[in-house]
Amino acid sequence: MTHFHEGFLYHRKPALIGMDDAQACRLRPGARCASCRSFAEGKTMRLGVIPENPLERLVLAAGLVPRPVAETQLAFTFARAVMAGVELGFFDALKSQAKTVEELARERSTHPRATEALLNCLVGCDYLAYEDSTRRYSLRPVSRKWLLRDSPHSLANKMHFQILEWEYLAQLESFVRSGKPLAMHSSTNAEEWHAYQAGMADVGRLSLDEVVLRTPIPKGARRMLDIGGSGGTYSAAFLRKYPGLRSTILDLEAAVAHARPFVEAHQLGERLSLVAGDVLGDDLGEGTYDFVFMSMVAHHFSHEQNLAVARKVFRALAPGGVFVLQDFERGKRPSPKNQVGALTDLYFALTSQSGTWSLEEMRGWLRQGGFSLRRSIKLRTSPGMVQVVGSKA
Ligand SMILES: C[S@@+](CC[C@H](N)C(=O)[O-])C[C@H]1O[C@@H](n2cnc3c(N)ncnc32)[C@H](O)[C@@H]1O
Repeated sequence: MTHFHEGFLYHRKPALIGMDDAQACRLRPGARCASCRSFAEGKTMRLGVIPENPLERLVLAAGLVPRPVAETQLAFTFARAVMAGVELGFFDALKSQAKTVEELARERSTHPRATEALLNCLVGCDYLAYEDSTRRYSLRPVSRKWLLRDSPHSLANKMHFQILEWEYLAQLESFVRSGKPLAMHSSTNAEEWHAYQAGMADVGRLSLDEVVLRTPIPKGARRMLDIGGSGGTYSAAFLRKYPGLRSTILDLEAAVAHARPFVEAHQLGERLSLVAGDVLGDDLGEGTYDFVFMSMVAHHFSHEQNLAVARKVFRALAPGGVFVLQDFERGKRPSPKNQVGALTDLYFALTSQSGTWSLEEMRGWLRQGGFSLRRSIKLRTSPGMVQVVGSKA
């Protein structure tokens, strides 16, 4: 069984990394699942080999499960098989009807035997189903919901971006030896920028409903600044909820050309604009905005840069204005309780010279920037993600 904590418990067989929407059930931490009688524990999501019954618990506790093989070889093959299924178009090819290996290989111009191995792996991982009598493969709910290009929940662009992220991770040992990160924002080419911005549009949708519901936009706010807002997934959702609001997305010049089609697709006209700039170097003005949002950007900046941004944002806000800084939270100290924070910290250290920050560090920037701190918000639909909120008195 694989647990996703902070209110989530997902069931799955075999006991390896993964999840299945059809079988997912939501539990508060500490609550007991009616079907498997296990407790949801802890505060954050964990991935890994997790026992499903007392015997498995015993075997695992006795150290008899070769966890490093399951959590590396099997896990990375699983991951890459799902990405390949998207990249090669197999999931989309199965959208309307079940198909045989021969039909899929012909349609996607792939090698039949190799295609069969991939499809069978996806059946084993519960992303496809197989019907023996017809020899046909079909979609499981997890693939239909998340991997079809035209699904409203599609992560297909993110899967494509992950092919690049896979290459980034291949540099991990060299990064740890030298301490030299990849600095993706300055070394990325046009094709990579496109994949990055498209991937971000997918990721932004993941917790969108909760973010829109819980983000404390001040009453009557009219002018919003979305720092590093990319294709404007969040801005557009806020604008739909608050008809009097307009938003300016500020993003790097290299990103803007690739983000623009996503911004235009929101069809919000002049209410949603996209400007090229660098929050680290640009002047954000004084008293110009009622609400400033910065999601998933702080992990690209150093402590000093984030503090400078908080000061700039404070100046740019009108009295009563609110700044919401949203990002993954790193635990105060290394702990298995904060696996997501630790994994994302390492990933961003490798790719972007920085990493994730603790809640105290993020709150510290806002406090030092002049803000009155409000209660931070831990997102339930995106474990490990937090909103730090400050208002300008
Ligand atoms: C991880 S993405 C987050 C996108 C979006 N805010 C979200 O939460 O889904 C980070 C974004 O910040 C932008 N960015 C990075 N450094 C920046 C800077 N110095 N000034 C403005 N934007 C920046 C990147 O181009 C990218 O679009």
